[in-house]
Amino acid sequence: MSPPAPSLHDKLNQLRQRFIEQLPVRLQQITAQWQQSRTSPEAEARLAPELHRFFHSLKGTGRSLGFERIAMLADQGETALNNPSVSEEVVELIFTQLAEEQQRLESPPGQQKALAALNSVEFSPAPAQTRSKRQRLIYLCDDEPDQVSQLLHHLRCFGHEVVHFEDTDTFFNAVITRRPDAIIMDVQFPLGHTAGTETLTSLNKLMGERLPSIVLSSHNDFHSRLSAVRAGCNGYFTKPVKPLDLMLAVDELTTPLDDEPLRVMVVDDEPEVAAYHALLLEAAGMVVQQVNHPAEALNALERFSPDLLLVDVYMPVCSGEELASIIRQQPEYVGLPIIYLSSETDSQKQLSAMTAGVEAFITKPVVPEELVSAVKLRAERLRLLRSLMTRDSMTGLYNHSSTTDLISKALAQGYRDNTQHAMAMIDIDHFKSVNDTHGHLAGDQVIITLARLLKTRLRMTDIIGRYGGEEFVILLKGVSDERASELIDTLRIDFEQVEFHAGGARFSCTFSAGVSSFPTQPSTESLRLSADQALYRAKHQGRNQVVTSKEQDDDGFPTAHP
Ligand SMILES: Nc1nc2c(ncn2[C@@H]2O[C@H](COP(=O)(O)OP(=O)(O)OP(=O)(O)O)[C@@H](O)[C@H]2O)c(=O)[nH]1
Repeated sequence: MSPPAPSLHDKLNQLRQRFIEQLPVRLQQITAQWQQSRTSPEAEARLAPELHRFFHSLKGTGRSLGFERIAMLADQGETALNNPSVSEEVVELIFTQLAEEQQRLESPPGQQKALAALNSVEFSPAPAQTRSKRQRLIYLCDDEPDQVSQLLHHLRCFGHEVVHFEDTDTFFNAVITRRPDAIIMDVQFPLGHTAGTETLTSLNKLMGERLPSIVLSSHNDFHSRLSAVRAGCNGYFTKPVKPLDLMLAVDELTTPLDDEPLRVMVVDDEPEVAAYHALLLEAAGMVVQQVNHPAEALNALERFSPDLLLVDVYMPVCSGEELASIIRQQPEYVGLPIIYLSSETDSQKQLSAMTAGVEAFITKPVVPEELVSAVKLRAERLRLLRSLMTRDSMTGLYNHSSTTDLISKALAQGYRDNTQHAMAMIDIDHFKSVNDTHGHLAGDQVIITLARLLKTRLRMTDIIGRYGGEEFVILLKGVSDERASELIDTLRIDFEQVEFHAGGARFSCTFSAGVSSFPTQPSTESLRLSADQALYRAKHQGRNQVVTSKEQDDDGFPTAHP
């Protein structure tokens, strides 16, 4: 069995121990430089910046890692160097005191004390990520068989794992054993006419949280709705329920804003401080890249593509303000949120630093929860803005231009990794007549439903875009065109079984698809053309089918699947 992963507490402790272990060498080096700086006015001028930097960074690291006495002595050292009237003996005394403190920290009681101080920065672990995939675990508790089979069919068609319960007791035990992503609950059972909502109320109390739930009820009156709200329900449907509407509501309830963890780049010339801040952010579920030399920041930005930059203000090669200005000069990073980290408490200086277009200023030593929430708030805002620019507002899929960009990038990567990909172009059949017969709103519902079906059933890594009105483009990564064709065909079969409602009418829709393959088709444009030709063939052959571009028949037309 593999050993348990180290906790935040353990990691921080390792960081602090490394700092204490490295301190004697650092003190030795700086004491030698100090003595050298005493030999002549030239040596003093040459070594002054180095000495300043030592005390400044020792102060910052000491504070961040909770070594208060080290930080205080370093602060005194910095002040002494800035004041010519302070005697050499004072600075030498500070070096001695620093060495004594280092020895004390290395002793067992000192280490124990340091460990105890660490408890103050431990915070509750991030909730376990239960929704790494788009497919959800849904519990449906309903004892009316004719309702249930339709609902089960639609929910499963969208790739969800659905477990059905006929009575509230079995359901109750199942929730405690395995927590679902969403609950669909009938209100009335033989046990009582509000047994469903009562069960939800008890479960929420027991679990200490509101489980995402939707209630199905035969009553549409105010009091029934009020009791559902009081039971903590997120949705309320009156019977008979339209399965598709319920499915969309479940999807809404269980879809997080963004599945990807936030990405943060930390630029700090002090490796221990960068590592400390990285640990705090990683413990909150973010992905962090550390950069210790400002000169490397631009390359790292391009490679890592962060949602936010956390920059130390005082760095030897260039200041945080200078680095922010360099970054802001590049159009692609104009909107990138930057947060300064510094031990500067003077609000006037903070304000002037903010003029470089920086989002916020956090004072070191940071309060862990404050750092995490400041980063989260700003990074999520950028994500939202980015998504408004790259996503289609109706379906949430990538829009035309970002689909093309993402596919081109994936193909470039495909060349480097020598991997194959497949492209599918999907077009809803006779869509004009759906609009003409059932109205534009019903048409929109069909588009949204197909988008949801693609999102829940395909992998997170696949690129899914709405290319035009009722046309979708997908890049299925790392699969052959045969495999892609099989996959799209299962979606086709499920999609034609979805029942739509408009006014009093019920109807269903189909789609046709064309599939092409990379690297047989080497570019985004040739892939698209080839998939488009296959799609044309699918339409020509009678629609509601998937055609690959690989095999050409005698007319030069691609062959239909299967
Ligand atoms: N409701 C709705 N309709 C749209 C949207 N975008 C495009 N359309 C309609 O989609 C229809 C597309 O029709 P056509 O391209 O003629 O093709 P079709 O009727 O789907 O027929 P085939 O593709 O040949 O099976 C047009 O009537 C467009 O107005 C949209 O966002 N919502």
